Formats: sequence, C-alpha cells, structure tokens
Amino acid sequence: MATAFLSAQRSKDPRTQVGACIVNEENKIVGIGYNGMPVGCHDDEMPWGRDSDNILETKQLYVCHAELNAVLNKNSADVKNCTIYVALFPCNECAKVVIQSGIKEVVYYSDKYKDKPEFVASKKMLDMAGVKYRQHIPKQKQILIDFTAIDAMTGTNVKEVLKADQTSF
Ligand SMILES: O=c1[nH]c(=O)n([C@H]2C[C@H](O)[C@@H](COP(=O)(O)O)O2)cc1CO
Ligand SMILES: [Zn+2]
Repeated sequence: MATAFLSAQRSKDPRTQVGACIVNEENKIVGIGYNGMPVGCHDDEMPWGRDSDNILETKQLYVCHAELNAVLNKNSADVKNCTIYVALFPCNECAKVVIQSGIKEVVYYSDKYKDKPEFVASKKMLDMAGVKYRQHIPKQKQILIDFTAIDAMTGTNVKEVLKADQTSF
C-alpha cells in the first residue's frame, strides 16, 4: 500500500492523488500506476477541475485512473489471480478493469466516495464476479522517506569501525 501511495505522489491531480500497485501470488510487484492524463495529453494543457458547467472542461472525461494504468503498465503477461493495492476504492469503470483482467483481490485504503452510485455499482460487480475486497489498516499512519539516511548510516558505520580499530590497538 505504501508503494501505491508513493506512486500517487506523481499524480498532477490537485485534489485526489490515487496510486495502485499490483502484486502476484508471490507478492511480487507486477504493475504500478497513478491517475494521470493519457500519454501525449499534456498535464498542463488539460483541465484538472471537476466542477464546471461544461463537462468538457473537467478532468472526468480525460483522466486515466490509477487502476487502469497499473494494469496497462504490467510487466507480466497478465495479472490473473493478482491482488491490487489501491489508495481509493475502485470506481465502477475500474471495477470492470479489475474483473476483466483476472485480479482476484482489491485492498483499498480510502472509501470516501462509498455512497456515490459509481461505488455502489462497483461493489455490486465485484461481489457478483467473486473479487474479494478489504480495507487496509496500516500499522503506522506515516512513513518518512529520508534520502540522507543512507549517507548518515555510512558515516555511523565508518565511525564504529574506526572506534573498533582504536580499541584493538
Ligand atoms: O478508482 C479511482 N481511481 C482513480 O484514479 N481516481 C482518480 C480520478 C481523479 O483524478 C481522482 C478523483 O478526483 P475527485 O476526488 O476530484 O473526484 O482520482 C478515482 C477513482 C475513483 O473515483
Ligand atoms: Zn476508477
């Protein structure tokens, strides 16, 4: 799930960044995706708003959902019997992609839109197709990525080695 959330950081959606990570039966990652505009449709030239009188000026008609991208980005022949970790419960369109691609389990974090028809329909289809879904409750609320830690660690190790050398002499 943390990998899904990390992938979501790349999304240009100013409101909801969604990431998805697909793993096979051996828990090995076979696909990662986030919500973004189709290839060639430049992020800065496309609308990112959701509320406009003109639907053509909203993101809904254009944005590729994280689940779709994760399936399309797969590095294996297929994603049959895989599990998809996703930040937000899949909408009805993503549920179709999940079902048709043979994914057998959805692990989601947020279900913030659960009362909307897209998500009621999604659950209806997942239930009928026998795709399991469960909410992920993380052990910790946050993970900090500290790029400098690897160098700091090396420094500590070097100091320890030097100290050990001094004591042995
Ligand atoms: O299953 C999903 N996967 C996914 O990638 N998304 C994306 C589409 C939009 O860019 C964003 C939702 O935007 P909003 O919260 O403004 O409705 O999340 C949204 C859903 C559920 O709607
Ligand atoms: Zn979707």
